[in-house]
Amino acid sequence: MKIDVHPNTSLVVRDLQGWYAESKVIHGMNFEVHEGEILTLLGRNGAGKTSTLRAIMGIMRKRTGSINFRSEELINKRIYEIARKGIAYCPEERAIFASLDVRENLTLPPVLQSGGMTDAELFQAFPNLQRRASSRGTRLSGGEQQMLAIARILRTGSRFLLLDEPSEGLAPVIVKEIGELLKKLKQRGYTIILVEQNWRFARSVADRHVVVEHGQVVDTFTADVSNTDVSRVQRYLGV
Ligand SMILES: Nc1ncnc2c1ncn2[C@@H]1O[C@H](COP(=O)(O)OP(=O)(O)OP(=O)(O)O)[C@@H](O)[C@H]1O
Repeated sequence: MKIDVHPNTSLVVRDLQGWYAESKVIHGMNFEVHEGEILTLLGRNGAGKTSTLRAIMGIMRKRTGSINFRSEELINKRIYEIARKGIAYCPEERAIFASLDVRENLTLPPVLQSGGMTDAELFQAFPNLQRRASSRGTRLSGGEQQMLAIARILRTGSRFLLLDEPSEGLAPVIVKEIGELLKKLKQRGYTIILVEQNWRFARSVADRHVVVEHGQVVDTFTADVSNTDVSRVQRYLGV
């Protein structure tokens, strides 16, 4: 099959199928991500958005099809090999270690590529984290935990980020801050796949949106969605 892609394409997903044990949850996903863009995967609960990120990262082991990243096939690669290619995953549950402090949480993952942000740069970008550097994970607010989870992957040098619902459960003012952060990362050349159910937030940051239903892509929108398209998106999301 000839794959016709945008010249600036970073990641191409073709006919991706994925399983948890015997249960198939990804049923032939097709989409691509361009270098330097923010792409959202939108969809209702259980649509298969998180599973798609987990399949790209190699956390979901049983998967078939093609995940081509900068001309390299990842479908048979293991999680540590995929991480070394420069892809990082920030899970919905944030995975902050409760008994470690902010600095320890930040420095736990290894630096995998050159060009990652230094501790000083990170503390400058996230002043809250600097103020709370010695606080344990359990003492952080939801917003601080989310910032820490993102800061932690920026330190590794990865420049292709998979972010699972960073806005979830956070106050609007913090969601706005996260939106500003994502825009800054985009300006610095990062490429981001964002899983979201918060359409307002997704719309404020992303270049394109892919709608997922039953483990498949059912529609795609660009950032300049028309009013008709907005009502279509809202129908998909049931809002
Ligand atoms: N660890 C797992 N084992 C078995 N089935 C799972 C597992 N995680 C998710 N699923 C199932 O896979 C399907 C897709 O779930 P997924 O979490 O990818 O959806 P989602 O679109 O990210 O929704 P949500 O926002 O609710 O997480 C659902 O039917 C879900 O029940």
